[in-house]
Amino acid sequence: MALAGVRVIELAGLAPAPFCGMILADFGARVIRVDRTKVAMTVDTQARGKQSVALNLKNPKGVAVLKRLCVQSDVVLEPYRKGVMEKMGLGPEDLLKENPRLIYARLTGYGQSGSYAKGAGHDINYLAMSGLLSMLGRSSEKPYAPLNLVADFAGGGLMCAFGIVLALLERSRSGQGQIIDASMVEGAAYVGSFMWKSRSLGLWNRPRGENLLDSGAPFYDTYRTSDGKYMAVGAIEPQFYQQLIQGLGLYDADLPAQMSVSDWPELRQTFTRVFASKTQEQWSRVFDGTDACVTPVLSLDEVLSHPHNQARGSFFKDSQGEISPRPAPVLSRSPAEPCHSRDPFIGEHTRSVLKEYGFKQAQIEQLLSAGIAECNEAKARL
Ligand SMILES: C[C@H](CCC[C@@H](C)[C@H]1CC[C@H]2[C@@H]3[C@H](O)C[C@@H]4C[C@H](O)CC[C@]4(C)[C@H]3C[C@H](O)[C@]12C)C(=O)SCCNC(=O)CCNC(=O)[C@H](O)C(C)(C)COP(=O)(O)OP(=O)(O)OC[C@H]1O[C@@H](n2cnc3c(N)ncnc32)[C@H](O)[C@@H]1OP(=O)(O)O
Repeated sequence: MALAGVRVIELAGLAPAPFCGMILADFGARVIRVDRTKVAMTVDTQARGKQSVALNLKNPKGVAVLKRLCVQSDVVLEPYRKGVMEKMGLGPEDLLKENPRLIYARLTGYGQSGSYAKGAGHDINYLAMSGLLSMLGRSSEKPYAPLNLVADFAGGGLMCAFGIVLALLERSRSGQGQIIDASMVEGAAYVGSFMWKSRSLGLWNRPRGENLLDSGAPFYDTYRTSDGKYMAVGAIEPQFYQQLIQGLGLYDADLPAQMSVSDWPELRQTFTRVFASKTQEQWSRVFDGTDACVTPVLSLDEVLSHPHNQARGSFFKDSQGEISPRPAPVLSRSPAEPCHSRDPFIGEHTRSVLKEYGFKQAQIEQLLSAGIAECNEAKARL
């Protein structure tokens, strides 16, 4: 796999850093997540392919252990508020001094500088600060965050993984590590570059929810079918729009022009009425194989069995029967091979990892009996 041989220490976080670590693990990196001790259950649902070491970082000896892990690794990924790592003596200066090849990834909401740097926040706040949230939502409604996808995952976890891969690539030439300041505000904004750079086309001149791609246009929206499901319509170009009209059994001559914005409400009403006359499956049969750009809106459970997804193996079931998306993109020679077994228990690999990183058996037992480290191998065997 592409990242085989890369060792990553991921400090346990909420959602974006775990996703970043999972991407790296899916593509072959060895990812060791450092968890807290005395925690019954992990909230990391993005732990595929990772190992877990439990350390008490409130104890200087726990910090020393972590330092030793970082110094012998390629990447450290930290999801804390600005200053937390420095307070523990694990800031980039300390770690890079001992391991100049280390890539030190800091995944935060607001970045390492600026007046918000130390503030708490979540996806919705970062999205708001990126400018993008102001554009999301239906006409005459308040801004609406699309789950926590944009800042946490696209602008956060994914962008940070991209930064790590870039830094690894650069290190292969320079031999040097570096610090990655991954701000979710900036990552989200960067993902949304199109919104800024397409303003010159007049794409966003109208209020929120009344433009071509923000559910303003009737040919770029979702429609309810007679069985309570939905179809997604993205028939922008005239030649594709014609196929939409044809599939719906409508006639161009009876309809207003596609780009007549003032007629969009009327056109939407017509589409709404027609889509409500058949089931999702019936509409899929009408539009499959055409260029009308009409697809069923599938649920998370339905994606696995859709023939197209099935043919590509786009989703898979792990050993627990849980459905997940296959890692993307697909590399022809060294594709990702996602781990199919269950996620690690907290501290499941403490002993084995510490041993591998050069700790003597007696040292490990001491750390465990003092509660500085915690091992849950037994739980894993049950
Ligand atoms: C919208 C998303 C988040 C969605 C996540 C949800 C899925 C989950 C969020 C809450 C969960 C629920 C909750 O936990 C309650 C239940 C728990 C139960 O077990 C399960 C069910 C729950 C209902 C549970 C269910 C779900 O899991 C949840 C609903 C996001 O937007 S995520 C993005 C958040 N932002 C960032 O990541 C940006 C960077 N980080 C930060 O800004 C801050 O870390 C943050 C997130 C604001 C948190 O601030 P906080 O004050 O809590 O921490 P920090 O200042 O960063 O400091 C960390 C301190 O922890 C110490 N520490 C770290 N590791 C260890 C260790 N191994 N041992 C000891 N101590 C450790 C560290 O030293 C710091 O200590 P100090 O504060 O003393 O310096």
